[in-house]
Amino acid sequence: MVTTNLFTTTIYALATAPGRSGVAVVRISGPQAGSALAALTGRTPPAPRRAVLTKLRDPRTGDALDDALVLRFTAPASFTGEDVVELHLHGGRAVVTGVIEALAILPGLRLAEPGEFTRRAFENGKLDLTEAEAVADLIDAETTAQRRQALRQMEGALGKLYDGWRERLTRALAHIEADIDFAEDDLPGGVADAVRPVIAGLANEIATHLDDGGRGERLREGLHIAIVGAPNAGKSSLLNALARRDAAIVSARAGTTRDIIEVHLDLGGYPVVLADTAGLREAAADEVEEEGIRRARDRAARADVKVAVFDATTLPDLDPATLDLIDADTVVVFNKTDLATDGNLRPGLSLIVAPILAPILVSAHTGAGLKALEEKLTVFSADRLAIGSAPSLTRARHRAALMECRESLLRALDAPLPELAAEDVRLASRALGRITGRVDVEDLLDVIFQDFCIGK
Ligand SMILES: Nc1nc2c(ncn2[C@@H]2O[C@H](COP(=O)(O)OP(=O)(O)OP(=O)(O)O)[C@@H](O)[C@H]2O)c(=O)[nH]1
Ligand SMILES: [K+]
Ligand SMILES: [Mg+2]
Repeated sequence: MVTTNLFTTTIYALATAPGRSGVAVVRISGPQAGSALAALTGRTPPAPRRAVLTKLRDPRTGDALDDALVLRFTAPASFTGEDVVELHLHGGRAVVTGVIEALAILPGLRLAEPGEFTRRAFENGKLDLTEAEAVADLIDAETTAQRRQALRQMEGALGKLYDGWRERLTRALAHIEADIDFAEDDLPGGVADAVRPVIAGLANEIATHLDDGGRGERLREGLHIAIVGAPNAGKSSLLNALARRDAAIVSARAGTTRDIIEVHLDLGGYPVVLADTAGLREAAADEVEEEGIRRARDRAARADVKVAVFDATTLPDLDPATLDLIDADTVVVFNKTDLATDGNLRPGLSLIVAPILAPILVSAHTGAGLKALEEKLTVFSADRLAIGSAPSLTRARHRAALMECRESLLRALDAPLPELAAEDVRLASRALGRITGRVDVEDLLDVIFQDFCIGK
């Protein structure tokens, strides 16, 4: 790990979203940050960590660019661990372009690559990899629950957990190695009794951590909910009503929807990807609808939660293809209650069906029952996404490393010789170290930081 300035280049980028805005922040990081600021202001840089209002000028022409609030941080006390300057500009396009162009001609400065500020923070030991990943998650967070998870990880909860496990393995390894060094001719077979519970205990803890139903990962991606049902049950109407916009085409013709239409919703703080699908029926009108139905079934099979929609006017008949898909992860909806008569609803509901299916009665047209449906879906989401007090696993990358770690630990327990056990514990420790970025991650960094956008 690098602890001092390894980078000779100084990078700069717009750190706020492009386009017109009240304030736009340009961030500069690297050894030339201070002199770049001096070149734009024509004076010595202000004291660190003190915001100063100052005129910025194009160093070539002396043209005024902006009256800006500038802020300077000196290495290592900055986000990247390098000298950093922040220019808080008026967020007009011409102002930002003028400043970026002025920086571009200064020697030793270049535009930052995506994620490069955060990558430098990692390389300079300001963040471990899980914290760097959490910076990206926090920037992408769209709901309260996502924000909470990202903040907790950014504050180091996950990194501390993994580093703590790694420390335990380091101590266990020292123990095994001491046994190897000091044993007389007769080595006891395998891992000594004193170390065995440590390794077995950690393998168990990792198993519990892995066995979380993928909540942390799903919370990052959003819970997948698929709306399924017979043609014309009102699936697209329901999607539009829940999304509060006309995302999907609605028509009286059966077989309108073919492609899957997705909308992103925030249900009580939980992120949800709600998908509208083609109506299920045997006799598709053409091969396009047939493909649509295939996709609908596929999506239903992969969804975390299904909303099964029935047309209440056809009750007590329930579409068998939709009934087939109902399981414990399904919310049942009887739609078009505005059209349904008592004659439809009463026999339909009093059939054994009602207590089992516990249908929610709605009308996509009048909005009746939609609140109850949203509440039910929120409960389903909370049940599948809520995170407990322990930090949760958030990425497939972490999951793969933890599985590898656990396998190595189990092998160590079965190893016939202490030397072999030691090697397995070493492998387990290295797998943990890769998660936080303590060991061999060079090849991983490009992949991880390319998810960031420029200026982050
Ligand atoms: N009165 C009434 N009509 C509805 C309601 N929901 C949907 N409709 C009508 O039912 C017809 C079908 O609605 P869609 O939303 O296209 O149904 P769908 O299930 O998406 O149909 P496909 O995509 O063809 O499978 C349209 O004419 C809608 O206006 C409702 O709650 N009340
Ligand atoms: K339709
Ligand atoms: Mg539709």
